[in-house]
Amino acid sequence: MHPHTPICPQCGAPLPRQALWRTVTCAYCSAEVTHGERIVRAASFRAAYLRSRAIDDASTCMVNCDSQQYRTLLPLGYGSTARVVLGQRQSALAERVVIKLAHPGATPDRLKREWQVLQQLQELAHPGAAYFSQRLPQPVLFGLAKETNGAQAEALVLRNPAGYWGSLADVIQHHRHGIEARHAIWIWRRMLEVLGYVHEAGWIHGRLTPAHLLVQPDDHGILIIGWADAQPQTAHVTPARDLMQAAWTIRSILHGGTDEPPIGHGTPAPLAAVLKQASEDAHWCANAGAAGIDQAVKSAAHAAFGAPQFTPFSPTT
Ligand SMILES: Nc1ncnc2c1ncn2[C@@H]1O[C@H](COP(=O)(O)OP(=O)(O)OP(=O)(O)O)[C@@H](O)[C@H]1O
Repeated sequence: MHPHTPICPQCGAPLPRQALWRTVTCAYCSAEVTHGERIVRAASFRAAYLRSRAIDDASTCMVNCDSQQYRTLLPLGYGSTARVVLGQRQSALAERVVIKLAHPGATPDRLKREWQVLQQLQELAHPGAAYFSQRLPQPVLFGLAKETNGAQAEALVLRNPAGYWGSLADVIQHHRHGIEARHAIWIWRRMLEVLGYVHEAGWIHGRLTPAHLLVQPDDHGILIIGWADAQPQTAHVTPARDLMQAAWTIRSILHGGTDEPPIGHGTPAPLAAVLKQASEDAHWCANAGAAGIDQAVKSAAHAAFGAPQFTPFSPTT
């Protein structure tokens, strides 16, 4: 520690300790002393804070949830339970969030259930928790939202995952003839990585579809969303279900949609073999688990494309 006594630059008298962080008046020569060159006066700080809290435009859509106020910025998507929007917390520390607003008539408490599942997933203390908690949706709050137009809806507020473009269902809309097989490999492996962790902790997602997988094109990331139907593992609810759904999702993005997409001739043979087994053989999936399938995909990718290399992915072209 370096002892430091602030002194008045005009008369050399000692100043109170507060001179280190705010403007003080010297008791001897009455000089107004400021330590730094940049100061923020309390009155202007307060005025800026009040401005940041104010609803500056009556037509702006505001969501008031659990005493927090959010301004809605952009629509992000539409699901069977909720409309999803990008929002910003109205406060001095503005935070971008994703807000799910239940449709009128949606099954009550469905968003609450999703909030509870996500909280439990975030609280897991399994090996890898610090890494995987960042790769699962992060809940902020659940509550009743009041919009400025008077409408009320259940709302689930989530952290905004940076860099995510949209879902794989949106990717399919732009790639009507399917995406390149080398991209299907990283998408599949990212899903398997998270599924391995979630299954190890005893949870099953239960509804892996292209609409429940968000893509981060720049870093080749995948975020699994839509956790309202997730359940603890039982004799009937097993990891094999998620693993087969993951494989069907890959078939879907390789083919460009449809309900039971075939494996096209354009898919390299080693990858096509793993894909067929993972999507049609529940017993094999149960034995291999996420880690075993990941290993098989890795070997198939090596056989088809050689050593891994980063290929930029465009979700739209
Ligand atoms: N963070 C996000 N960034 C971009 N788009 C998103 C985000 N979250 C959701 N979406 C979009 O909104 C759509 C609906 O989201 P979600 O599946 O969570 O809603 P839902 O009503 O709960 O659906 P369901 O009831 O079928 O699970 C997604 O398919 C996706 O297109």
